[in-house]
Amino acid sequence: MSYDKELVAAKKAACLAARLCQKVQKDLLQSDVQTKSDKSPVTVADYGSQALVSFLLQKEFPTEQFSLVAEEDSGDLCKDGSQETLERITKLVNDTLASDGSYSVSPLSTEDILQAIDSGKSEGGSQGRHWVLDPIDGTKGFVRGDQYAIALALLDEGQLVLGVLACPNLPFTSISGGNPNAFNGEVGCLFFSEVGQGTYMQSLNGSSPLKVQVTAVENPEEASFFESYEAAHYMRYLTSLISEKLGIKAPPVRIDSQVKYGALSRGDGEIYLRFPRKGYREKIWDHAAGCIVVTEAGGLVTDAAGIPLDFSKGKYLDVDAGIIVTNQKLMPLLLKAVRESLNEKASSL
Ligand SMILES: Nc1ncnc2c1ncn2[C@@H]1O[C@H](COP(=O)(O)O)[C@@H](OP(=O)(O)O)[C@H]1O
Ligand SMILES: [Mg+2]
Ligand SMILES: [Mg+2]
Ligand SMILES: [Mg+2]
Repeated sequence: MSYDKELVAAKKAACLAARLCQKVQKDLLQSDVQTKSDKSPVTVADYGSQALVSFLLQKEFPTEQFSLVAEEDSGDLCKDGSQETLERITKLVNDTLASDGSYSVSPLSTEDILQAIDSGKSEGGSQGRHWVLDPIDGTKGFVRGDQYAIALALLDEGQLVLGVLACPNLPFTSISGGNPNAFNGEVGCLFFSEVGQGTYMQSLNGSSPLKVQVTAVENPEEASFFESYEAAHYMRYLTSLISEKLGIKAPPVRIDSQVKYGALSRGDGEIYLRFPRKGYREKIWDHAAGCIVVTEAGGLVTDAAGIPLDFSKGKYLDVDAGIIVTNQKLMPLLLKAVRESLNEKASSL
């Protein structure tokens, strides 16, 4: 089955959402950041991006039943004192739609925006089609002025069938050995994949797509690895133990968001380690687009036990201990290092 039409729509929606986010990041003010009840920051751009993507997908596929599993909801925007923020989001979405010009729609109202955001409340699952959206992945990176991604994927009967990752601050050329946040050249990449068709990257400004591949590095001593920028998101002693066991020489490359998956898919590094603290439950929108982008580029994404991620169980991923990503050659060695490190950790407790 072809998902070409869906892919075109997903790319368009992610590009426009990236445009909205870039505008907000440019003139980001402290007052643009709200705190959600789970204490993660949410900016007008998270809501704006979600509203825009949700609205555009519904407009592109008006006759299909629409199901979207997305990170944000309008709860906090409906509280007293949020009217100004809601109006700001509404204007941002309308300005972005108008700047594109290909959608002749009358301006959306604040009600339309709330509705578009809340169309993302689906629970997903193993039947039918579900869009999966993280409107800004890496909100903390976004607020800092660093890396973030707009991550959109499609599940069909529980399988990932397409993924799009817009990475507005990722340099177009390789970041291997450098700091992705301090770069002078062109930035802004769009990764996209359709099941069975490979992964491609183009610039967010619309250059022609290039096919990308994970690296063929077999020797861990020549490998480098990615992990979160935010120390609170993972157990650093565990990732350094794993990399030590593997004999990795290069220091870790710390970047926010699913940009890590994009960078790995084009060969900027070989390994991504994600070991959250105990009790943290991974959500599908934090991995869906990144997972298909890496898999279609020839890589593997599994949990710490080597089992592929299952996106069909609703909005959570039930993973064993952590998520690991690498090329096919390195996976057996990585799994061994992970197993040994987890055993050592368990016996030291
Ligand atoms: N304590 C925690 N442990 C692991 N992940 C966490 C976390 N708190 C938040 N996250 C998730 O980590 C994501 C960012 O990943 P990374 O660490 O790779 O930058 C966040 O996505 P959002 O920014 O979309 O909320 C959020 O879902
Ligand atoms: Mg969040
Ligand atoms: Mg996220
Ligand atoms: Mg997010």
